[in-house]
Amino acid sequence: MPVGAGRVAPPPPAELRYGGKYSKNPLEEAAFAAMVRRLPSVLSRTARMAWAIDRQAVLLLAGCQLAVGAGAAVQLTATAHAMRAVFGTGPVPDRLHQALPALLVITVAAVISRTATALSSYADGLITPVLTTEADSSLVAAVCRIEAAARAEDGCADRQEAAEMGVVRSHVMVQDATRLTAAVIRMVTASGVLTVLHPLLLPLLLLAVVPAGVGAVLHARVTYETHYANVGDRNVRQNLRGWATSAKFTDEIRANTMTGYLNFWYRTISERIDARTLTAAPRMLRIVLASSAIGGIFLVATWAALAWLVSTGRIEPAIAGTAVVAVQTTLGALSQVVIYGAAMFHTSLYLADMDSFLDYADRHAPRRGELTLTGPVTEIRVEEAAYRYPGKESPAVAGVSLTVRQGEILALVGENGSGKSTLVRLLAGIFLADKGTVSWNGEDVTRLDPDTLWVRSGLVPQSFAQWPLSVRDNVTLGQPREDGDVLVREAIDAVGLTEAVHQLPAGLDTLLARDVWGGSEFSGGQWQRLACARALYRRAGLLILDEPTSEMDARGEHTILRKIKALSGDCITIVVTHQLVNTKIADRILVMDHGRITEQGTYDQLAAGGGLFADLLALSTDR
Ligand SMILES: Nc1ncnc2c1ncn2[C@@H]1O[C@H](COP(=O)(O)OP(=O)(O)OP(=O)(O)O)[C@@H](O)[C@H]1O
Repeated sequence: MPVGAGRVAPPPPAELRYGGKYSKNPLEEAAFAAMVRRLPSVLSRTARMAWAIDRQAVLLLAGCQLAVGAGAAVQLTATAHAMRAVFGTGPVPDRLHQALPALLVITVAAVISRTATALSSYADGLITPVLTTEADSSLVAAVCRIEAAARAEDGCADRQEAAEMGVVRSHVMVQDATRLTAAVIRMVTASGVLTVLHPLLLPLLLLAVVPAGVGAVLHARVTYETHYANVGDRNVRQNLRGWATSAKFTDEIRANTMTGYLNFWYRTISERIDARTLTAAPRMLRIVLASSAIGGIFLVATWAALAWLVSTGRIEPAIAGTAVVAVQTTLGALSQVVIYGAAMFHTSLYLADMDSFLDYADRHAPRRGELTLTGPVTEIRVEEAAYRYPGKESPAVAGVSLTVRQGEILALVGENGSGKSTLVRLLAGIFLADKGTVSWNGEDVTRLDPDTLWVRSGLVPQSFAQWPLSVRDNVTLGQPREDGDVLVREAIDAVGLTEAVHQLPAGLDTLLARDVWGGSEFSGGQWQRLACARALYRRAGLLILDEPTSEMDARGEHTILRKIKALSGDCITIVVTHQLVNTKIADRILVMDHGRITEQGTYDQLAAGGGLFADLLALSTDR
C-alpha cells in the first residue's frame, strides 16, 4: 500500500463528563439563600487558616480593617462639620478658618486609612503564599495517602482535578476576605452616618445594590457550572499536554507522524471547553444587564430622594454635600461587599470541591492495624486470595494460595493480563485482598501497619519511575544511610552501572533529567539497571522484581540475575518475567492463567510437563 493511501480523518476525542455516579454538582440543589449563608463559614474558615499561619499578620490585618472603617466614619463626620462651616454665614476667610480643624481631621484620617490599606496588603502578602502552599501540600499529601486500590476507582482523578482549583483559589482567599471585611466595616460606618442624615436614604441605597449582589452570585454560579462541566476534559487535556510536550515521547511522536493528531486532539478538546464557556456568555450578559438595570433604577430613585429631601428643607443645604459624600461612600462600600461577597462565595464552591476530595482521601486512607513486625520477614502466606479491580467484571486474581519463605526465589510467569502484577501487589500489601488472606510471618497484612511491610520490601515495578533527581537520590530514593555513598556505589556496581555513572558530568550528583537545565540522561536499559540498584540498596527482606531486565542487554541481565541469586539467601525473592530462560534461577515457578495458579514446579519439571509453561517455552524458541 502506498504511503498515505486509505487514510481517513482522525476520530474526535471521546466526550468526557465529570458528574457521573461518583460526583454531584453542589449547585444543582443549592438555593440562593443557602449559598449566601455559606459566606460566614468561608470567612471564618479563612480566618482560622490564616490564624494558624501567622497570628501577628492576622491581628495586623484586623487592626487595619478597623482603622480603615473608623477612618471612613471620621472622614464623613468631619466632612459634615467642614460643610456646615463652609456654607455658614460670615466672611469667607472666617468660614474657612472655622472649617480648618475639620479639614485637618479629614487629612489625618485619610493618611491613616491609606497607611492601614498599605499595611493590610503587606499582611496579606505574609499570609497568602503560606496558605497556598499549605492547601497545595495538603492536597499532595492526601493523594499520596490514598490506598492504591482507591486510585483505580472511577472519578478519583476528576475529583482530584476539581480539588486543584481550590488550591488555585486559595491564592486570592485572604485578599477577598480582607476586602469583604473592609467593605462591610466601611458600609456599616458610612450607612450609620447616612441614617443620621436621613433614615430614608439607606433603604433606598440597599435596594440599589441588592440586584447587583444577586447578579454577582448568579454570575459566579454560571462560571462554576461551566468550570464543572469542563473538569473531565481539562483533566485529559492536561495529561495529554504533558505527554505531547515531554521529551521522553519525542521519538515516538515524530517517527509515527503523530504530531498532527496530537495537535488536532488538543485543539478539539480545547475548543470543546471554549464552546461550553462561550455558551455561558449570553446567560452571563443577561444576568449583568438585568441586575444593572434594576440597580440603576433604585440608584436614580436614591438621588431623586436626596434632591427632594433638600428641596423640601428636610435636609439642610449645608448637610446635602455630606449626604452626597455619604451616599457615594456607602454605595462604593455596598458594591464592594457585593463584589467580594460573590468572590468569596465563588471561592467557597471550589473549596467545597477541595474539601470533598480531602474527605474522599480520608475515607480511602489506609485503615489497617497498627501491629509491627519485629524481625525480618521470613514467610509470606497467601490463602484463597482474590482481587477484582473497580468496575471490572472478573477478578484479576481469583482464589490464589501459596507460601514463600526466606531464602527462596519464586518466579511468576503467565500470559499478559493473567494477574501476575496484581498478585505481586497483594503479596507486598499494596492492595488488600477482597477475599482470602495474605499474611507476613503469620500476621494478616490488614492488621499490620503498612510501613512495617514496606520498610522491609524493595520493588522494581514493571513501569518504574525515572525520577528527575540526582543519581544518588535515584538509588536511595531520599533515604540515605549513615555510611555515605558506600552502599550506593555497591548497588550501582552490582547492576554494572559504575562506568556509566563515572562518565556523567557530576558522577553521583548528576541530575537525571534531560528536560531540566543542567540535567543528563540515561538510556532505557541504564534506567532499568538503576531501578534494580534501588531495590538492591534497600537490603530488603522481600525483593520483588516485575520484568526487571526487559530492556537490558544480555550482559546486564546476566549480571543482575547472578546478583539476585547471590543475595537470595537472606530474603524472599519474587521475579515476574516473560523471559522464561530467566526462571532457571528460581527455586519454584508459578504459572498463572486467568488469575489462578495453574502449574508450579522447577524449570525442568515445567519444561517437560506439557502444560502452558512448556507451550510458552516452545513459542519463545520457535522463530
Ligand atoms: N489499575 C487497573 N485497573 C483496572 N484493571 C486493571 C488494572 N491493572 C490491571 N488490571 C486488569 O487486571 C488483570 C490482570 O492484570 P495484571 O497487570 O495483574 O496482569 P499481568 O499478568 O501482570 O500482565 P502483563 O504480563 O501484561 O504485565 C488484567 O485483566 C488487567 O486488565
